[in-house]
Amino acid sequence: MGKNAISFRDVRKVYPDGTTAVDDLNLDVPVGSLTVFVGPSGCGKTTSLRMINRMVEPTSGQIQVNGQDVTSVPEAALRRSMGYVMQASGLMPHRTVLENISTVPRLLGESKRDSKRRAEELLETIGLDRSLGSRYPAQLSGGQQQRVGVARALAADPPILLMDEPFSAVDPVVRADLQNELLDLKQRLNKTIVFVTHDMDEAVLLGDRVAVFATGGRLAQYATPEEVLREPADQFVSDFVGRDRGFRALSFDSRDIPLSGVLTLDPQGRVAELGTPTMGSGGSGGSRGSTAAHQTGPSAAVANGWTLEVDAAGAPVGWIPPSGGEPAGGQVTHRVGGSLYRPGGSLRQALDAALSSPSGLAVAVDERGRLRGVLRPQEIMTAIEAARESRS
Ligand SMILES: Nc1ncnc2c1ncn2[C@@H]1O[C@H](COP(=O)(O)OP(=O)(O)OP(=O)(O)O)[C@@H](O)[C@H]1O
Repeated sequence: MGKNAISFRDVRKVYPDGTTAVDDLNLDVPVGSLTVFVGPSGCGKTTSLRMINRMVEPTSGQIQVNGQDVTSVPEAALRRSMGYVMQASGLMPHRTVLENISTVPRLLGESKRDSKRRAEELLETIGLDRSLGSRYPAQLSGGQQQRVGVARALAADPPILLMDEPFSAVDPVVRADLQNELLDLKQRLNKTIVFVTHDMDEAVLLGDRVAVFATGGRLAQYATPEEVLREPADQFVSDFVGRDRGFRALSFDSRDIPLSGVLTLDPQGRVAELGTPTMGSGGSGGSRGSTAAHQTGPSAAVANGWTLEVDAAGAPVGWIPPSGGEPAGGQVTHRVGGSLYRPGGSLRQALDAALSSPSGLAVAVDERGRLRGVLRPQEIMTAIEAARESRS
């Protein structure tokens, strides 16, 4: 990483009524990182975030963006270089989705046609169908509105994204989806992201680094999520992280665990091995194997003879138990339930998928629900152990 996108130098913010919102903040946000500001309500997270784009001015100290004092950059240029996403999506109710997304590019002089085309592309980038572009915000679900809020923030292609509790108003399932999407986006778009939340699990899942803010606007710890969990800097952090901080390690994301292959049976009755060993974040999860039956490579052995039936699109349908050495000899007896996971998701989701699966294997799918490979619970534990060792 090396360079810093954002630096706080001895920053204080005292509001006119005498409230000290931020107290002597020193912190560097590396270029391309996702840094999470986390802490209980009222400890200065939002104030700190808003000082970056000068929605709030510090009382003293300096904030630098790419090494430049933000007060020396014209406000309009500064804001243009940063997308801003807030808790309520903040969409304009009387403008369509496409118009909302195109607002900033239009203000910057982009033609109507170009900005519309880009807005449509952005809809896809954030996982929404283009057909939603002509709707009004009230015609979208809360989760969809938040996605549009993210698309709007990305519209001018800013190198920095500021996100203030963007997912806190949606239900937990949608929230998990949005979190996965953000991790994907981060990989693809290489932005510097500052993300505010009061949820430690969210901070652990998303953050490359986590800044834990304490009451009175004090920065209590700034470290990787692993370090914060393993060695809380003080009593405040320890209390905030909670007693069950061992379990919080399950909030780490699972994308680096290598997936294994598994025997599949497609609707034409062909048996293949899908998912040659591959890293969780890579491509399409391995090649679709040849159609030769009984192709039992070493990785297929992880399934202990269980075969996964898939539909024509490659989405898992159900498990067929082993039957006398004939991998695909049986019928689906266990339909694949809701407990699948996406490799960008948390270790908790992966572990849940494994423990709830009749074969004992977690089934990993891509964003379209197609099979990418499988994972054993032991591999999840090994990943947690490896993360611990590499950082101790
Ligand atoms: N405009 C304001 N005038 C006076 N005090 C303010 C103002 N905005 C925020 N504060 C106070 O400053 C402190 C920090 O507020 P801030 O919104 O930055 O905290 P936060 O950690 O983001 O909280 P939350 O999670 O509830 O959003 C709080 O005590 C708050 O009441």
